[in-house]
Amino acid sequence: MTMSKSMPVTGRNKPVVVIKLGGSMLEELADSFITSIKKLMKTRHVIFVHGGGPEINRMLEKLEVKSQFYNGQRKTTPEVLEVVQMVLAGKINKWLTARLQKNGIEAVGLSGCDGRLLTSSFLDEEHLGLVGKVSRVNRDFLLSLLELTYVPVIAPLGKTEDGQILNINADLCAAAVAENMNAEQLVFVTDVPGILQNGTLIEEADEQQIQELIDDGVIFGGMIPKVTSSLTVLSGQLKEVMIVNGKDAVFKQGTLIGTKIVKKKVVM
Ligand SMILES: Nc1ncnc2c1ncn2[C@@H]1O[C@H](COP(=O)(O)OP(=O)(O)O)[C@@H](O)[C@H]1O
Ligand SMILES: CC(=O)N[C@@H](CCC(=O)OP(=O)(O)O)C(=O)O
Repeated sequence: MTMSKSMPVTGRNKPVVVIKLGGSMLEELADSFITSIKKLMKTRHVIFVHGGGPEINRMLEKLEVKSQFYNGQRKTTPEVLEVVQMVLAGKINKWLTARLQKNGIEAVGLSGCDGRLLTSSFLDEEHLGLVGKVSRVNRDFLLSLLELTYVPVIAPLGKTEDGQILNINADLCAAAVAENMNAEQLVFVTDVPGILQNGTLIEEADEQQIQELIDDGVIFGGMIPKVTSSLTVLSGQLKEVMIVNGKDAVFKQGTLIGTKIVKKKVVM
């Protein structure tokens, strides 16, 4: 069968874009942003991964469960994991799915535990407890959903081969999904317009520049897992990582506005 020009691109043919929605901006997620994504979905398959750090903090506080961070990741005891699961896979995943559906996106909320979506292993059990890293993504499961024109919305939880549920940093989770799905693009949506230096947006940054910005303390905290995981996945198939602000429409004439991360800048 030959494809007519007017035929929509469907099934496995469309390139995949992974969009990570940070917990920092979920409450302020703009309708204009969702509209931009809907436009993108005409030519791309979109997979969402979401965070929820601030909401987990609020719930832990409410329930008077203490938690600490080690190297930017939450030390996860069995008691903390219960709250993480409740907030990520329960509250936020369902809220986001409903919000996307309200805007006409056929979202399907999942956690990495469902359908063996994200098989994981312990990241650093000694220091972090029940925290994981993604070792395998169930590609066929995601591709089947995409083929049926559903939009996966993934909460960053994984499961070990022997069934232990693990908490996964959402940035690292999104990067792993992008890498394993051979995504064309990974987009981190957060509460700032991109990487800022003295209040000015850096439009493009490469590995060397990013290392300098980390060493100088310009890039710190929650921006670190975004840039480091970007550089890891950019070594593979993925061509482009963007960091953008979700409080507004992020496309201008079809191009994303924010910081573009590249492995190495092309010198003209
Ligand atoms: N150079 C930088 N430019 C912009 N933001 C930065 C920079 N370095 C650190 N940050 C911090 O990173 C935060 C975004 O990361 P994080 O709070 O983890 O958000 P998210 O929940 O979206 O992942 C920003 O709000 C800002 O405080
Ligand atoms: C291991 C680890 O740190 N997991 C994170 C998962 C949520 C997350 O990463 O949310 P943001 O994207 O909003 O930061 C946590 O427990 O907070």
